Amino acid sequence: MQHTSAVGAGKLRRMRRMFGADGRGVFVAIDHAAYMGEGPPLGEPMYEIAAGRPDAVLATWHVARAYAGPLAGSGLVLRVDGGSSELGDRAAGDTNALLHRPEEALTIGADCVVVLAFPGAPDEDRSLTRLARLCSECELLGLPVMAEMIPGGWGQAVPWTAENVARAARIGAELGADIVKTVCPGPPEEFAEVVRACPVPVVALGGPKMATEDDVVALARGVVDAGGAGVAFGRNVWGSEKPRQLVERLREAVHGAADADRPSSTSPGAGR
Ligand SMILES: O=C[C@H](O)COP(=O)(O)O
Repeated sequence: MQHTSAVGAGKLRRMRRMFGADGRGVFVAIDHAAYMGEGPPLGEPMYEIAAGRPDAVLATWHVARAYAGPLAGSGLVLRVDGGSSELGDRAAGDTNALLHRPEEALTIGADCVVVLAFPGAPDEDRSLTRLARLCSECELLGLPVMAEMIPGGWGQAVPWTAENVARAARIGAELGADIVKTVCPGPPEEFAEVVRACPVPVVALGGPKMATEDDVVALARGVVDAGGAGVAFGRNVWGSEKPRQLVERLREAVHGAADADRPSSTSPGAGR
């Protein structure tokens, strides 16, 4: 029998909780309000998202705690960086800090932690160092890390070509990330170059709201067809009038029809 270390087993279990047996995942990002705009409405929309049974959610501390019941059927990727908001000067560069320690993330039941990193930005050393430090701390706890790799920062100081996104993804993996979340550089076929360059699962972020929900689903399908491990969409999901149905459609696009037909196991709990 082959033995795995305890932390190795911990990582494996947590990865499986997020990605399932086919190695793919539908992640819904509901972590915006702490740092980016108004963010997802609280209350009923959260229950709606949960009812769609995303494989995992990206959440802030508040959302993870207040909606622990409804979201218990989905993996939890806790946003652990921040400390700057749109009310301040976000254009100043990387003003993020580490808000929650890995041990604290474990207490709230996180399966993974996520931080942003900006390779190619003038102050890239800050976010890359933060990512690497976090990865080595989490390694000791068996807690996976998701690196959100944004080449050049949100202002695209480095153009988001397939080559640059691929290099950013590779950098995230080299620094120890277990999952990379990054932009889809152009048509979804180009995501294949990113996947080829990156030795860990890569999921595509969604960005601003698209014209139709068919476009959102088509992007998800294109990303997995290109070898991506799935999607981490935020505004396009919680900005939908019917987030539950959209999550179900995304699950079908990412995992196939058999998964989408599975009966819901999510039961409502506390949270507001
Ligand atoms: O975690 C938050 C995301 O980076 C933003 O998600 P979104 O671009 O799909 O709204």
